Amino acid sequence: MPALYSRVAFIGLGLIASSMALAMRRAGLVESYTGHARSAETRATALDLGLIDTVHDSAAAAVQGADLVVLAVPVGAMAAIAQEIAPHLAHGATLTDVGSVKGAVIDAVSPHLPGSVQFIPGHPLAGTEHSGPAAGFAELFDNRWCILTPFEDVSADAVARLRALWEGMGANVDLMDAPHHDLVLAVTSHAPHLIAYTMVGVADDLRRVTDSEVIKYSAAGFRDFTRIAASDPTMWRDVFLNNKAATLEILGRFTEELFALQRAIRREDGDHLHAYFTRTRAIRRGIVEAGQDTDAPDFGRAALRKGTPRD
Ligand SMILES: NC(=O)c1ccc[n+]([C@@H]2O[C@H](COP(=O)([O-])OP(=O)(O)OC[C@H]3O[C@@H](n4cnc5c(N)ncnc54)[C@H](O)[C@@H]3O)[C@@H](O)[C@H]2O)c1
Ligand SMILES: O=C(O)C(=O)C[C@]1(C(=O)O)C=C[C@@H](O)C=C1
Repeated sequence: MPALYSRVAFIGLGLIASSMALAMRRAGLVESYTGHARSAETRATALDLGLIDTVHDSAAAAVQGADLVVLAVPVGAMAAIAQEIAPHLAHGATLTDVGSVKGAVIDAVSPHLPGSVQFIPGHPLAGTEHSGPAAGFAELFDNRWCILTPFEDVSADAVARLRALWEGMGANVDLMDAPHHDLVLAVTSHAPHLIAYTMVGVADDLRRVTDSEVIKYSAAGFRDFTRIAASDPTMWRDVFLNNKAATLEILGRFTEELFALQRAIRREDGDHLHAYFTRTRAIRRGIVEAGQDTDAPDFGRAALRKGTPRD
C-alpha cells in the first residue's frame, strides 16, 4: 500500500502514540515520523526505540510541515497544546487526537484552529494500564475499534484517509457524534474504571483487617480490578473531569442497581439475584459469541456452545 501521509507529528509520546508509530511502520502507512514530548528522557527514549525519526522540544516546532498531527496527551492538556500549535499547522493538514473523551476535547481544540485544518477527533478503544514510550506495541489496535467523531463540514476525503490509516493499523473504524461517544464510553469504560479504583481502594482501606491476604488470595475478578486501577492517574483524572455529565448519569444508575442488589441480599431474595445474574450472563455470552472479546480464550466459546453443568 502506498503511504497515506508524508509526515506525521505526534504530540505526546506515550503508550498510544508509540503504539501508533509502530503500527504505522509495520504497514508502511507514513513516510516520516516526528514528535514532541515534554521531558528530554521521553524524547530520547522515543528516538532510541526508533518510534520517530526526529524529535522536537516544542510542539510548535514538531507540527511544522506535517500533513498529519496526532494529539496523544491527557485530555486536560489538549487545549493548551492546540493553542500553541495552531499558528504552525500546515495548510490543509489533518489534526486528530486519541483522547478518551470527545465532547470536551472538541470544545478545547476547535476554537484555536485555522479554517484550512481538517480536525477529525478520534478514540482507539484499546489500551493497557502502562504508560510511556516504551509501553507501546504494534499489535495494540489489531481487531479493536477506533471511533471517529468528525463534524459534517470536514472534508470527506480527509475522513476517508484517516479511516484508511486506522484500518491499516489493524483497527475497525466507526463514526458517531461526540455526545453519543461520551455516553457509550461512560458505560463501557469510564464508570467501570471508577468502580475498579473504588474496589481496590476499599481493599486497601481494609488492609489492617485482612493483612496481606487480599493480595495473596487475589481471585481473578479482583486481579482484573487491580490491573485497571494501576492505570495512569493523570489520564483518568482528566477523563472524569471532562466526561462529567455522562459519567455521573451512569454512576447514578449504577448506585440504584447496587442498592437494589444490596436489598435483595439483605432480604435473601434469591429469585431477584438469580434473575439479575441470568440477564447479565446473557449479555456476556452475546459479546463472546459475536467475537467481540478478542481476549476470550477459545475454550470459553466452546463451553458457551455446549452449555455448562450448572445451566
Ligand atoms: N492508555 C489507554 O488505555 C488509552 C486508550 C485510548 C486512548 N487513550 C488516550 O490517549 C491519550 C494518551 O494516553 P497514553 O495512554 O498514551 O498516555 P501516556 O501517559 O502513556 O502518554 C502521554 C504523553 O503525554 C505527555 N503529556 C502529559 N501531560 C502533558 C502536558 N500537560 N503537556 C504536554 N504533554 C503532556 C506525556 O509526557 C506523555 O508523553 C489520553 O488522552 C488518553 O485518554 C488512552
Ligand atoms: O485495557 C485497558 O487497560 C483499558 O482500560 C483500555 C481502555 C478501556 O477499554 O476502557 C481504557 C481507556 C481508553 O480510552 C480505551 C481503552
